[in-house]
Amino acid sequence: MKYYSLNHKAPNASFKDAVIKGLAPDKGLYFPESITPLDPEVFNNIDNLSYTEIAFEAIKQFITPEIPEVVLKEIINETLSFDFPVVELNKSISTLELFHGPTMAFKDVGARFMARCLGYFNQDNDKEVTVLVATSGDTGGAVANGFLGVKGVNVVILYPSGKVSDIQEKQLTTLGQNITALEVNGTFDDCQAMVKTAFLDTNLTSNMQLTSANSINVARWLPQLFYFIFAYKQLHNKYNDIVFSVPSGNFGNICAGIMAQQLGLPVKHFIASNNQNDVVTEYLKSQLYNPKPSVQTISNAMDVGDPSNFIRIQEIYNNDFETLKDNVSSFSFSDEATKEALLEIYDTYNYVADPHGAVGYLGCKAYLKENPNAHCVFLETAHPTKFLDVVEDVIKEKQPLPEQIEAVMDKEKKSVVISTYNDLKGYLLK
Ligand SMILES: Cc1ncc(COP(=O)(O)O)c(C=O)c1O
Ligand SMILES: N[C@@H](CCOP(=O)(O)O)C(=O)O
Repeated sequence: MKYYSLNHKAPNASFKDAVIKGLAPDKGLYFPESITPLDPEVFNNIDNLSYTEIAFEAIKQFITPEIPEVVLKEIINETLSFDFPVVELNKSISTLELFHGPTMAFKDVGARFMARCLGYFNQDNDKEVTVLVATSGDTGGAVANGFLGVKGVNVVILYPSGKVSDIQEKQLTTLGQNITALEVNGTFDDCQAMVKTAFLDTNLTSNMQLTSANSINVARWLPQLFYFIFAYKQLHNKYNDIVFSVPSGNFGNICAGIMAQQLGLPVKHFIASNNQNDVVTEYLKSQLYNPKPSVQTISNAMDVGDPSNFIRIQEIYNNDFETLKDNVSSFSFSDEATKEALLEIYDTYNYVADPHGAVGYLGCKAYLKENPNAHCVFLETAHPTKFLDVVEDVIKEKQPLPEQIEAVMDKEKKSVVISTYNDLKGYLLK
């Protein structure tokens, strides 16, 4: 499969080049040249397929032959070593739990998949690769965990100081070895802008091989399309008209869901559920796309003011506003409403959600008001104990800590504080 740059000013790239470069030389995101719908039998026969078989069928056109089928199957088997259960709250709303991986956030799948692809491409290469990642909370921990000890790969994580939860910070600052955390005096958008600038800085790129493990990298982004097919497998015998409410920040996850729909997955509609970082909600109302500085919220991993992947969604819909509006709705919710939703979910369904999932739940409720016959699945994108302060404060109940979280609680934070792009550059060239 070839990938083209969405800025259309760079040569097409192979999957390997797209993974190793991360971002195209013209600063555009890579996008697959074609998307071929799967054989309808994959969906008709889904009850008889395992998750790994589904994942292989869904992703192989984007990855093979550069990664041979047999290796791709191994990568998928190793990546998907945990569960993706759907929990039905009532006949209209379910949640898809994406937090059963090692760092208890949905990023684990993409990070583990990409680490293995890069490991495969790097096996005969003696040049080291530096993976740069900007995180608003969860990507950093998942990438740190997924890439820990991978030969020939150094990971540098940029995170906004004071704007991630305590547990998220532990997950991304305590592993050591080939992982370094840079604590940035700024917002997630500042971190993401520094990473993108680094890719264009020839002083850097002539000295080192840089790539990204954010969802701008196709190997991090594409495997996220599995989730939507896994949810369909669990619900299709019971419900028609399945819609997904995706708590959205950088819009990689919802965009992966839309890719699954392009592959033929019967999804009726997507809901981009936002906190107060509402660039896309506003765009769908006004057709004016106005990136703005991110604001800090209790669903911190979605505090993104200029979402990278929205351009991929526009590309899927041929940059046609009306088609986009027909397929995607977007709502934005305050922290107050999010807390009320956390409590409502707990009181009504005895289910403990996290603040991001609660935003997704609110998106379902808003959509169902106008579309009462749909079945809405909101994605539980992280485990509630990653946001212990908020969750315990709202539901007034102590939460037991899962072993993945216990394991990092007492570890010592190690980070390097930086403020400007030059600080980042200095660190990388050191
Ligand atoms: C817990 C959680 N929910 C939602 C999101 C938003 O996902 P995306 O950036 O793919 O829109 C993130 C971060 O990406 C996250 O960590
Ligand atoms: N919410 C993310 C922000 C980065 O998103 P990505 O999917 O592009 O890596 C985070 O938790 O870091």
